[in-house]
Amino acid sequence: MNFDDFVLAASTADLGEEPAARDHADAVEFRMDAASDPLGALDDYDGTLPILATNRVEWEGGEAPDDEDRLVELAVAAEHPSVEAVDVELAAVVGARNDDALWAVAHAREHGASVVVSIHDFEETPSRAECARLLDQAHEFGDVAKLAVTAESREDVLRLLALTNAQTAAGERVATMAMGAVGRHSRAVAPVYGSCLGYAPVAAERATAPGQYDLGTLRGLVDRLR
Ligand SMILES: O=C1C[C@@](O)(C(=O)O)C[C@@H](O)[C@@H]1O
Repeated sequence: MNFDDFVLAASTADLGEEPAARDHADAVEFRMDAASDPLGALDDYDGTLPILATNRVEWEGGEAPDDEDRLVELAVAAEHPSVEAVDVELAAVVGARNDDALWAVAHAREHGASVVVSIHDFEETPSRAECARLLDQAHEFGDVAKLAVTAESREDVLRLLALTNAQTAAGERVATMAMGAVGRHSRAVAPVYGSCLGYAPVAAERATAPGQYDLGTLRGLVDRLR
């Protein structure tokens, strides 16, 4: 997946939504953790959009139990020709039981997939130094370091945008967004400062994170601002 330009991913647990996403999205984020037969769905996939596969673990806002199977599933997904990127949590690749996560990352790369290493904070926006530390750590393992925080104030959003700008200027590929109502506009504005990846559901009622715009809306906003 080419992250040199901004990638807007239609986030869904149902690959059957791909035709509806095609007009506005650059990719599909397949939320395997919320799908009933994710590997079967991938086998049946005949869409044109490339897939970013995510099998989000429970402790990071997803539905997948924290077992070896979820990382094996993610690695197997990367074997599919349409899967051009996978997402794995930073906490999984640096955690105490990180062997499976590191293996999944290596396996995905062997099959030509890019790796997004992600961090989510559903409580707050950490200090700039802490956000920078997390992104730097994620860069050690991923092609893209992704940080989704929760903004409680506009100052939180400004801090995130400034860091996004600085990391991009330093040649790092970052994806950033502030979840929730206060930070919602960051989803449209962060790409102006270099964030290379954004997420939106095809329909607002199927949001995969707090504060997401629907796909058509985010595409319109991003294209007008950039
Ligand atoms: O990690 C992310 C980012 C996200 O949480 C968001 O805030 O848009 C949406 C998730 O589907 C995706 O896996």
